[in-house]
Amino acid sequence: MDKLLITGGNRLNGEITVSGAKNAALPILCASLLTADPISLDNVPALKDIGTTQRLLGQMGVRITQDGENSVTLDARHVHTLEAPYDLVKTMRASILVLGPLLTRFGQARVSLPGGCAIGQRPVDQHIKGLAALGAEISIEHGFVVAKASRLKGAVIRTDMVTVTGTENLMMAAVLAEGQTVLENAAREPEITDLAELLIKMGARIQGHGTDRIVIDGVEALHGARHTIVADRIEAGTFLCAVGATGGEIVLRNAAPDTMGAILDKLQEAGMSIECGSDWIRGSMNQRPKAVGFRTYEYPAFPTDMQAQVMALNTIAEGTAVIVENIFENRYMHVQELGRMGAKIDIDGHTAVVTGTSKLSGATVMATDLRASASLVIAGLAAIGDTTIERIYHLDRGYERMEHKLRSVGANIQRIAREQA
Ligand SMILES: CC(=O)N[C@H]1[C@@H](OP(=O)(O)OP(=O)(O)OC[C@H]2O[C@@H](n3ccc(=O)[nH]c3=O)[C@H](O)[C@@H]2O)O[C@H](CO)[C@@H](O)[C@@H]1O
Ligand SMILES: C=C(OP(=O)(O)O)C(=O)O
Repeated sequence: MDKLLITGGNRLNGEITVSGAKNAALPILCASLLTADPISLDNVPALKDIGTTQRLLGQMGVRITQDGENSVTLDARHVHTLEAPYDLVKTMRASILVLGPLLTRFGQARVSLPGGCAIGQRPVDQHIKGLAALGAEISIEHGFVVAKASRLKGAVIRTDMVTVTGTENLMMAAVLAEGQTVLENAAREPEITDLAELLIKMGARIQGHGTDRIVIDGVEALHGARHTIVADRIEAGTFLCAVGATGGEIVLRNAAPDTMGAILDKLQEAGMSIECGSDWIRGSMNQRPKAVGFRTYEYPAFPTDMQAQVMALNTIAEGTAVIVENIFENRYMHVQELGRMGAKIDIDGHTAVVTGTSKLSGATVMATDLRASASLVIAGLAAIGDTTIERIYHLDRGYERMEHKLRSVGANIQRIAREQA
């Protein structure tokens, strides 16, 4: 397994281009199943999860052409397999997103219950409840969600909690249903808006995306479209945390600062000076960070996917920060590893109390999930001495060439490939 070797202490200075958002690209790739016409996508991040999704779709019969490093065309004219097997689905939560499209276009689907980051139980009961409300016959059999329907019928669906992929799955199912579907208590994440924008280009009739009430009027068929994936707000936030921890100044290009309000507010509170244009962000840090507490909630509040990275920043801050993780019950796996580097963090249930220390010291640590890995990178960049991060395959699920991007702004970071490791 690859490792990352970081020698901490370098200030970061320079420019980084932000990639397309993983969490927008994954549902959008699955949306290609909704039409027999080609869907062309630009700004698709080169990530392990994207490769896994493409393999999954390819196995179903979707023809995929790589048009460039970050551009791809998907043609789902000849889909022959309406199943998502365990071996592909086990590593990736987002694979559940083939369920809605397969069911609504082909009338059946068999999808293994998904895996993904081990950050909590992550059931898919709301996806199932919503599809059942649209008229699907749906059951769990031998670890698979098995669904059948003739044509889905529009309904009012109110999910018990706000769910991102749940909203996406139901929105995709509803676009080809007969009549009107209203999704109440819908998630408002920018990645949902991006998916809705693609679906509208394909001929879907959707209103209210970006709010908690999405209204979808079903159509008979969708057609091809071209779409550019929105910038990854979590990747951008991660790089800003890195410069917050090391000091220096970076400019992020191809960013979407309008999707990052809560993240940028917190970093400013931590002492970072931030300037933004429509698609760029300049972040500079010339002081020790100040401790910043926060609570994770659904968008537009502070995202759970940035919790670990801002916690890493807090470990070297002046003062004490109280963090509350409200979305996932087991998303503090990085705490123990940060502790190996000298961080002082106490956990009580959903609450973490971080007491800043003036210096972390490099250590060998283990990445346990995607954003936990990112937090260890940030800590390693700020620490004294060498840090080795093991099991970075988690990082590769969600960050495109992270070590190259960080090296380009002055970080001392290198990948030790499996054969050398
Ligand atoms: C691929 C993708 O976009 N992943 C993101 C998505 O995950 P994901 O869509 O899996 O997260 P959800 O928004 O669905 O989960 C929110 C909460 O609802 C619970 N829940 C969800 C669905 C359900 O049927 N039943 C249920 O109980 C979950 O366990 C969790 O506690 O949103 C999360 C919350 O912003 C992010 O951390 C993930 O990066
Ligand atoms: C938790 C995440 O991903 P996933 O939902 O794909 O596991 C994430 O992107 O931080």
